[in-house]
Amino acid sequence: MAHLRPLSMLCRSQLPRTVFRSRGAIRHHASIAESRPSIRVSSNIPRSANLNPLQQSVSKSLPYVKCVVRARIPTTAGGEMFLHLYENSMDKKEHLAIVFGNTIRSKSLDQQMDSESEMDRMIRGAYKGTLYPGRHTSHMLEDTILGDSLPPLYEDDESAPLVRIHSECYTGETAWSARCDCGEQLDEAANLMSNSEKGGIIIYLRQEGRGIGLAEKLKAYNLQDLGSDTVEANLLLNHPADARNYDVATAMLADLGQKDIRLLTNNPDKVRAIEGPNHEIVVQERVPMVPLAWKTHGGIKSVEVERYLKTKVDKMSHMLTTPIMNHLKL
Ligand SMILES: Nc1nc2c(ncn2[C@@H]2O[C@H](COP(=O)(O)OP(=O)(O)OP(=O)(O)O)[C@@H](O)[C@H]2O)c(=O)[nH]1
Repeated sequence: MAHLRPLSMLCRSQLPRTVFRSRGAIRHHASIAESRPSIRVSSNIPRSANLNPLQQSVSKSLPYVKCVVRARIPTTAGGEMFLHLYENSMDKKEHLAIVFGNTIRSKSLDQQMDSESEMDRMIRGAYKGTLYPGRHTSHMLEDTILGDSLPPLYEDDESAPLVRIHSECYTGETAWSARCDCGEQLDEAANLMSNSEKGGIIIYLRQEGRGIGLAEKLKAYNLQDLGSDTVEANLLLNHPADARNYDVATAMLADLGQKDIRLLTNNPDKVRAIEGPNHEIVVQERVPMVPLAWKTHGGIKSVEVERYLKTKVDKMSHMLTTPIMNHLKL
């Protein structure tokens, strides 16, 4: 099973920029970037009527979010990212922000807490620079000495950072499922952000099964094997086609100091919903996520994943086209 291990990510500084490996495929970063046109968007993208009714009725304000801990994670691909764990006022779930690059910081994490020691701050990740044995202060003075406060050098200062709003998928990310391309999308987002000078953010939402949970998603899989598509299966189980809500993600992005973003997605509902009730976030560009199997010899190939993608296009208005689909008898 070694070739199926999830998440292969690269660090821009430590690995060659042109070639990387992900879920069994060797790909060329430059050519992928070229074949991935960005699309200017506005909030006028039509809603597809798939979202949770709660999400459709636009909320008036964002939920409270707080980053409670942040830690550096060296990745199996040789790079590193900073994992931010959030609590929020909407649910009891531990939503995550996977941050690439060291210039993006959480406002709530950096806040000074009452009677907090410097050691407390470092333990919860509210430090700048790098932790090392014997370090005894978290604050800016030391970072200045270390050069951490120098402005970052960007290749393209105009562009907003890449952002992916990802919903949990145990089957696709951990259990090697070829019913969907969720794991591949997570890897792809991480690869692109690792190779971007500006870094990026994956907001990892604990909304398993488009918000219906793992147990219900597994029932939906059985209904799919009995002939339903992914939308019909949800409806037969008395769930909306998509039960997700993105308010927490919007609030997390705002906490991470973001306003203008480039969003990696094909989902029109996500583009509209992530902007928040008061346009807290502006999606400057939508960057398409084209399945690898449609572009290269790699990627996930199965009848199930093609059906899954076709249903997204046909019934959920996903902005994804391929000549392959027209020829599939699904
Ligand atoms: N209910 C249900 N959920 C599924 C199924 N297959 C995958 N999922 C869930 O769908 C979600 C994946 O959505 P995302 O990766 O955010 O993608 P998306 O909203 O479809 O759009 P993109 O941003 O374009 O990828 C995860 O929560 C998966 O667990 C399925 O057959 N039924």
